[in-house]
Amino acid sequence: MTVNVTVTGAAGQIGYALLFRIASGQLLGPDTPVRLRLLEIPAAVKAAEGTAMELDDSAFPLLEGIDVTDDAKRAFDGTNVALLVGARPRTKGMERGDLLEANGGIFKPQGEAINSGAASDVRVLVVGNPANTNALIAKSHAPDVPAERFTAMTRLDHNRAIAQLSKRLGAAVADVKKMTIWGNHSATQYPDIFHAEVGGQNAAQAVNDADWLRDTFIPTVAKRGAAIIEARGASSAASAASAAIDHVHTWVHGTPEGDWTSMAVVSDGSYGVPEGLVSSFPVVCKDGKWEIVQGLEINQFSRERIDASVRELEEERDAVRKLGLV
Ligand SMILES: NC(=O)c1ccc[n+]([C@@H]2O[C@H](COP(=O)([O-])OP(=O)(O)OC[C@H]3O[C@@H](n4cnc5c(N)ncnc54)[C@H](O)[C@@H]3O)[C@@H](O)[C@H]2O)c1
Ligand SMILES: O=C(O)C[C@H](O)C(=O)O
Repeated sequence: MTVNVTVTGAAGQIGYALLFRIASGQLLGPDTPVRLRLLEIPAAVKAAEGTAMELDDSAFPLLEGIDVTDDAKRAFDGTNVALLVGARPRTKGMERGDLLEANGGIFKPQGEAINSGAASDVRVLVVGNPANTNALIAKSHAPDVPAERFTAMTRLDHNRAIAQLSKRLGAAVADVKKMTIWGNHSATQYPDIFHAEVGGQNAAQAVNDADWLRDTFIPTVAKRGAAIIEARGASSAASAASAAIDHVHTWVHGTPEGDWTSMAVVSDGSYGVPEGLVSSFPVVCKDGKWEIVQGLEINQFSRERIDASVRELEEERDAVRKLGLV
């Protein structure tokens, strides 16, 4: 059956890297036809139409149709997979509160449109920053959609952590399993290698270097977004699109046996993360559903870092609460 996939911010740089991969079947698999709904602000609709022309020109066998619109209701009507990429970037002089308010103006109506029109099996991935709190806002305005359908992206951080660890150990990325990103998709995130495995060996033991872990690995992963902006003059786009593909593909098709992934999901209170916050956890996916991996032992080093990132999420939640957005 054809799956309706909505992409917001479709004319942006992530959109440009993402849409062709969705249309080629990499999001949902080689047997699933897709219909794309591209949502943009009025000023960028023409550019999105240009991308739609290019999608046509690619003659993707799985692509059954493309709609371009600036109307959220139309974009989310009957949608099965909603990729919320478009967001208001922080501009000069903007405080964190201003940023949260501006994004509330985007994610509140989009949550409402998902609530009223999306398909009953809708799955939502928020990529647009601040991703966790934008997901919280959208979820808060979709009371009829099960909360577990709202997720935010930390898969890029997860992939970055795997890449850094594999380089350090001279191992193949495919040999790194059970990486975890905890908390917020921000510089406070905590990439945790204490449960990770490399070629079957515990990763923290294989590294055996507390200084590298604390002073190099964690800051490199957590500040990678800023390093990409510094190097490229623009934020990560192709790697972010790739991670979005990975996130949804894993959610729908499952995590491989003996591995897990990282997703920011609505907390059920696991690991002391307050219920209702959208925070990153180790999760396994099976039969189209995710579940937080339970029973991991959290050492003091990890506990402090998880708590710091969760505190930031609480502050963001309190700020959007004050604005009446959740
Ligand atoms: N979670 C992550 O790991 C991660 C990684 C990289 C980037 N990001 C974030 O993803 C977002 C998009 O990045 P980008 O590089 O594609 O930005 P971009 O500026 O190139 O594109 C964003 C697009 O969103 C559109 N847009 C703005 N408001 C909209 C609305 N209300 N409805 C629909 N479209 C709207 C804009 O017109 C623009 O075309 C940013 O917030 C960025 O910070 C997140
Ligand atoms: O857009 C950004 O600020 C950075 C982005 O979230 C990233 O992690 O690359």
